[in-house]
Amino acid sequence: MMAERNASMAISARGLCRCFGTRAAVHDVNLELRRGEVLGFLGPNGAGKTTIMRMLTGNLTPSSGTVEICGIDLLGKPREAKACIGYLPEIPPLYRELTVNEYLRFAARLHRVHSAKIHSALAKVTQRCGLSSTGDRLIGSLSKGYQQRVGIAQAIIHDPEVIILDEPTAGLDPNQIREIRTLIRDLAAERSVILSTHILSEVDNVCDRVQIVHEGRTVLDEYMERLKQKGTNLEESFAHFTKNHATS
Ligand SMILES: Nc1ncnc2c1ncn2[C@@H]1O[C@H](COP(=O)(O)OP(=O)(O)OP(=O)(O)O)[C@@H](O)[C@H]1O
Repeated sequence: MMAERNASMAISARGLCRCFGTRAAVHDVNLELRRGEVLGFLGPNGAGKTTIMRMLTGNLTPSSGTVEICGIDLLGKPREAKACIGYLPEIPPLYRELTVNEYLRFAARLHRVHSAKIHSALAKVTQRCGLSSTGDRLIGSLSKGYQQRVGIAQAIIHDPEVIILDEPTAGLDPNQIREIRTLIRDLAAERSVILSTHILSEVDNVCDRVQIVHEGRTVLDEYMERLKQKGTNLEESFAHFTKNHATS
């Protein structure tokens, strides 16, 4: 019964803790992402969002706690679990001296896309991310908005069911933000998404549910619909739940 319930979850993380030295950066966090859902993941700087996302994507081992991706135990079967997840870190892992296509072919191999399928995977993501005419450009010569598209393309090249985007619109101009937001909304139509952002209107526009962390703990986990029904303003909730903000 339990396994069945978890398989219906894109992500199910329980009791996540992470210490750095003697300091607990993340303390007993639960996170559930239902299939098809878009979760806005918020918190002040230093709250622990990136640390949690790194644990959810298998890039950082939890001090304790469990993570299941589409019902697969991430620590027990990392290869299978990671095949279901795509991750855009806060600083996209781009190689500026490669062309877009070279880099995405490399990313496909890292994600263990079968060599016979790399060509079609590349065609699909470049089309999806609006990169069809920039395949031969050096990544270093692209605008920040286009570099972010490449970052998103590498996160979905293996066609994962779940994607985690860490501040995908940070540092972009308003037009680029709109374009990336449209892309995220398109992706969200067919995948489960965690979107970390400091832009609250982005959460209002794109997300089904919001989870706020503060000082390594969850302080709010609620459906956007419920917040709207209650007439709750997200900005005020954020301020209320993250009072006494004092992190390094
Ligand atoms: N590798 C590390 N070694 C020591 N401390 C760390 C390490 N990584 C993160 N921390 C600490 O853990 C806490 C949480 O950091 P984290 O980067 O997860 O926060 P965040 O919510 O993602 O912040 P931001 O919004 O600024 O990205 C911070 O106090 C940070 O200094």
